[in-house]
Amino acid sequence: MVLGYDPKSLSIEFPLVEIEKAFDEVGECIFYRHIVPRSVWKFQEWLQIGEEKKMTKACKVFDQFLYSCIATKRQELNECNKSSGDDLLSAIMMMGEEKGKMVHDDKFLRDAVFNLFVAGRDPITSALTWFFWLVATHPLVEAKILEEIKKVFGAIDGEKRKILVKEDVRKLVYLHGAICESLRLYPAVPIERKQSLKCDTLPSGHRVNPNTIILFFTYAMGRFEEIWGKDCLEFKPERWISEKGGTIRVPSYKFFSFNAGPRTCMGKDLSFIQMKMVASTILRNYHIQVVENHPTTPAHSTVLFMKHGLKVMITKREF
Ligand code: HEM
Repeated sequence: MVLGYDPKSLSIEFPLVEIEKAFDEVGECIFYRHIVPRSVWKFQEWLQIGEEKKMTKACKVFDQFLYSCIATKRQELNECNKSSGDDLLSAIMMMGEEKGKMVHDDKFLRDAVFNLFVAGRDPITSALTWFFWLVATHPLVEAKILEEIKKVFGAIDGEKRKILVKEDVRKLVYLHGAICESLRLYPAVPIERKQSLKCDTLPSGHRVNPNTIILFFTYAMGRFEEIWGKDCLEFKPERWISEKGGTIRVPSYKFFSFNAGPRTCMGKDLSFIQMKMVASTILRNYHIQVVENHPTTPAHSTVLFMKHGLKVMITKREF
């Protein structure tokens, strides 16, 4: 989606993809920087030891990969009369085009693509993992999702469409509720960090000094009884559905999983479309059963991964 490049990481042999590994290592190092004093990681960075050595190496691998993708894409776009690809890199390159010339330099494109990679890859992975786990462990929810999917797929006149498209998934109100509910309990970004540039007063009345780091816990906010009611710990997609059967719009300062205000996630709508397409296609075709006694604890990370992944058995469903 970002680069128009498939690393084949989902091949049946689950190959170790070097750039995926490098990207994971960058994530680990960023988390490390949040838990040790700044002076410690800065010193390690200077000496090039420990996590910081890993960070430098991983960034190099990742940069080499990104620059080679940019070069290939540039060539493709020049050769194909500027109409190649519906990926985000092509879109950014074309946006920066003036009088037939691409104006964005490689460094700009590298930064833009890196940003989209950081923002877009892991949150979707995390969100879908917790979602499938919750659905697999709540058979009533699974049954309701299937009923809805059946209705929507059934309505596609005689067409044997295998994957629901953007317009179809908008009709999946219950699935939308289940995904919101899953993101409320397991927000992909469990901790948010902000830092004040100058003296300020928060809406709560607290004064903050310049350079104060403020951390807030979306994971906890999604589970506050004062905000979500007595059943705050239950997985209830119905919470998001109005009496008339439509989606209840919840203010983003309450449902904080995509951040709120000027720095709201730019991929929010895209994420819902993507997650609903993936979820409806998989659930329509397969029944998912979590492997017995498989531990499902969150990992210590900037993104809420499952520490041991999610081990499941899948069986083909006859629809
Ligand atoms: C379930 C999926 C996703 C979740 C839960 C999510 C959540 C978030 C959150 C919480 C932030 C704010 C981070 C911060 O300021 O500390 C954010 C920012 C952002 N997200 Fe997402 N995200 C998701 C998917 C995506 C996707 C697929 C894209 C694009 C391909 C994307 C693009 C962005 C961008 C560009 C920002 C930075 C916005 C800014 O700072 O102005 N996100 N996201």
